[in-house]
Amino acid sequence: MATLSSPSSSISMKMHFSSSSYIACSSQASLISFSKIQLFGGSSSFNCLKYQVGHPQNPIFSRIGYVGNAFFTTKVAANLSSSVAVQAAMDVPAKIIDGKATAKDVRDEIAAEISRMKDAIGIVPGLAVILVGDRKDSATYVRNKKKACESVGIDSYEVNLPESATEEEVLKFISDFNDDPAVHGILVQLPLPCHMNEQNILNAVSIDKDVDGFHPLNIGRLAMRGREPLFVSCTPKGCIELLHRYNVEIKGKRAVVIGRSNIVGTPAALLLQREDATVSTVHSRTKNPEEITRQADIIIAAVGKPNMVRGSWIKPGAVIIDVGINPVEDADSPRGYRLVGDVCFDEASKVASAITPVPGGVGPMTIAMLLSNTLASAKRAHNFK
Ligand SMILES: Nc1nc2c(c(=O)[nH]1)N[C@@H](CN(C=O)c1ccc(C(=O)N[C@@H](CCC(=O)O)C(=O)O)cc1)CN2
Repeated sequence: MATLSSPSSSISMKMHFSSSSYIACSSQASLISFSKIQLFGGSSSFNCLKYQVGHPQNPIFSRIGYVGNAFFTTKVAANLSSSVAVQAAMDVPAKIIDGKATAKDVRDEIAAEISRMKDAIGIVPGLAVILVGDRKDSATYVRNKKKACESVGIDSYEVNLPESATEEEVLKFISDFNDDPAVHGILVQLPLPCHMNEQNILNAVSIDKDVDGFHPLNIGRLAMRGREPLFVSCTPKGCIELLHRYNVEIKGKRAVVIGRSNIVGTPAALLLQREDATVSTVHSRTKNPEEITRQADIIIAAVGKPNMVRGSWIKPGAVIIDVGINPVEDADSPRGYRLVGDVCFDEASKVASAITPVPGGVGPMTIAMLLSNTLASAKRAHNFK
């Protein structure tokens, strides 16, 4: 048993720790870093208590408990006496936010809705996909999108153009799909070859069929209060969908988005803001990215740098959505590489309360959201509720 008292409030918790292993916090104690502890106090049980004790000469503000929904904050290092013993043996690993399973649930729901629409009005949603060049990864994503369409009952139309194709050729296909009533969604797989102007091409997609949500009008509306985009880009939408489906409260929380790309970082920050989070964006010119990230209750990492976000960047109990899908060499893997996220999973999962894995996190949700946008587009086009 130990008693911890907060100097800034009348909070005092009697703690019975759930294991027998103790770490003594003497005045010499340097650090108990981000330990997650299960504990029971009085008649209540506490999901977890996680905290960090700095050196007494350099006290650190730390979270001293996750008690129900409340956080109790105190200057732990300055107030723990040498007699306080803390048990930190029972680490609770972060909950895995399973994007693969969630994407399957979403696909099942979409399939049911498509079948309802087909039965009612005889309309099947259609998605056109344009792939230019011969990047292997892009070809795989397009193949997976086609398969996903088949699995839910969306008709897909594919155009494959060689690397040497001209911008005009791509624009002509877009224009034809814009005019085709069987096509409710159009996407141009990115990245495009360097000789093409991505902006010109994305601007040419009709805003009503912009299921990727990359058209500047859709992004502009997303940024405006009181305006609604017709579509939200799939990866950021998938991130928010995961938070919703795992009952992560967003309203009033501090969120940090790492990365500011047009496709993920910027729309993710705008979406979080629309959900009433207080949002900061960390980017390549940010001073002290660790410090800013450490304040976040929710982190969305979308920088494309393997394992950039370390355990020490994360506030205990934070929820992490890792968008990065980075190949790193791995001689033991049949492909010669394996995929890792932007967040160092091993470290982060010891600190966070929930985290998406890579692979199997946000990636599958990107395609599920594309299907969802295509269905929404077809429903809107045919005024089907
Ligand atoms: N027009 C678009 N281009 C691109 C987009 C996009 O949303 N629209 N996003 C990415 C690529 N992408 C979809 O196009 C995509 C990337 C990754 C995954 C995915 O499921 N990844 C798996 C791992 C796959 C593997 O093993 O290789 C995972 O994370 O579990 C889906 C879609 C850029 N271009």
